[in-house]
Amino acid sequence: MAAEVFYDDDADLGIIQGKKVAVIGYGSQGHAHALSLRDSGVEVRIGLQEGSKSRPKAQEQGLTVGTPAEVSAWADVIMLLAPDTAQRKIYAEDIAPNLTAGKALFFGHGLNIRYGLIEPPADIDVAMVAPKGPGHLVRRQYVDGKGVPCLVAVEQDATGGALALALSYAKGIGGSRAGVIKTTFTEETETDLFGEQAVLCGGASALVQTGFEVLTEAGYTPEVAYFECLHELKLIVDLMYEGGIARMRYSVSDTAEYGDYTRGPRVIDARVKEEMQRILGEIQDGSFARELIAEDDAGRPNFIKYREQGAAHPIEETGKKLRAMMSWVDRPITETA
Ligand SMILES: NC(=O)C1=CN([C@@H]2O[C@H](COP(=O)(O)OP(=O)(O)OC[C@H]3O[C@@H](n4cnc5c(N)ncnc54)[C@H](OP(=O)(O)O)[C@@H]3O)[C@@H](O)[C@H]2O)C=CC1
Ligand SMILES: CC[C@](O)(C(C)=O)C(=O)O
Ligand SMILES: [Mg+2]
Ligand SMILES: [Mg+2]
Repeated sequence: MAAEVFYDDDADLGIIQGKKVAVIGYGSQGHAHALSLRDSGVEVRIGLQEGSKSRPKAQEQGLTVGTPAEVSAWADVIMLLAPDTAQRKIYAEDIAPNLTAGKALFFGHGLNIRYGLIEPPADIDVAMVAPKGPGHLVRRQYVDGKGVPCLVAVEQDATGGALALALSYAKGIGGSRAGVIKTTFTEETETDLFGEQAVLCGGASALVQTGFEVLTEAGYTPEVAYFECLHELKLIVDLMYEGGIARMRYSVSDTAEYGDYTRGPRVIDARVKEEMQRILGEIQDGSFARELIAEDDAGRPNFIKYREQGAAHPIEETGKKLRAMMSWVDRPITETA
């Protein structure tokens, strides 16, 4: 069955412009949604704890900030954009007591609904607007007159207007300029977790680091290895993004293309595919989500260790020096968050 895709003409911006929107969290997604909705003519307030280090950032942008409970009481639409692991506590303590019939609870990712960590009452709308890209680029693309594609899903439609509201919200952050696909919380959650673990973040990072290690351990200079395995990856992926894998293969040399066909499947072989299938199984049966929540509840001991180990990998030191020589590469991720 073909996906249902919505564009600007299919969404009515007036719907979200007529609502009071609370964005809880002002991080990667939160700042992007809040600023772009504001620039689209929507009344927005930001929900952050007292003493939050994000408060000055939001206030510098002229946004009104309150506690999560205060803005939830004020809003018609509450978009929960704090970290997934923090959401169930924010929901229980700050949002649930302020939900009245007909309000809408929105998510940027379906994890807390998919795994039953949040169970909203039946008399509110529950929907998702999930950009398929990092928040800082969601904002950058909006400002540039472009947009990051989004997924929308409706879990509960108490008012009968949940889908139209979600499409209107997606238009307000630029998503319908690129395309908005209707899906379910389950499909978004499971594909998003799989993509970030196996391909986009986990798979790509491990591929780059391992390629860099193989070259440097064989005695090649780290700078050459960095350009080969990390810097040039963006240029290659840009071609895939613009015209598919076929366009990348058209642009590279025949030598590279032949190496691609004959060596690529030796790197990403049947064992890797089986491991990807196991990873998908852990997402589907809920064991990844349980592990994530338990790790967070324990104070993130492993998460912190992995983060430190990743930052200490030799590729980071080499990259830092080289990027400093390329002013167009080494730029702040965003001016607004
Ligand atoms: N990152 C991304 O690009 C994408 C994220 N998503 C989804 O969007 C949601 C948000 O993710 P992301 O933007 O990465 O989140 P971030 O980690 O960037 O969120 C950090 C923000 O949340 C605030 N925060 C933390 N705890 C609380 C709390 N208890 N109450 C209120 N605010 C709090 C932080 O405040 P402080 O400064 O005080 O710590 C900060 O402003 C998640 O559901 C995620 O899966 C979906 C697509 C892509
Ligand atoms: C790829 C990671 C992501 O799913 C995203 C930017 O879309 C996330 O959770 O940050
Ligand atoms: Mg994602
Ligand atoms: Mg994700």
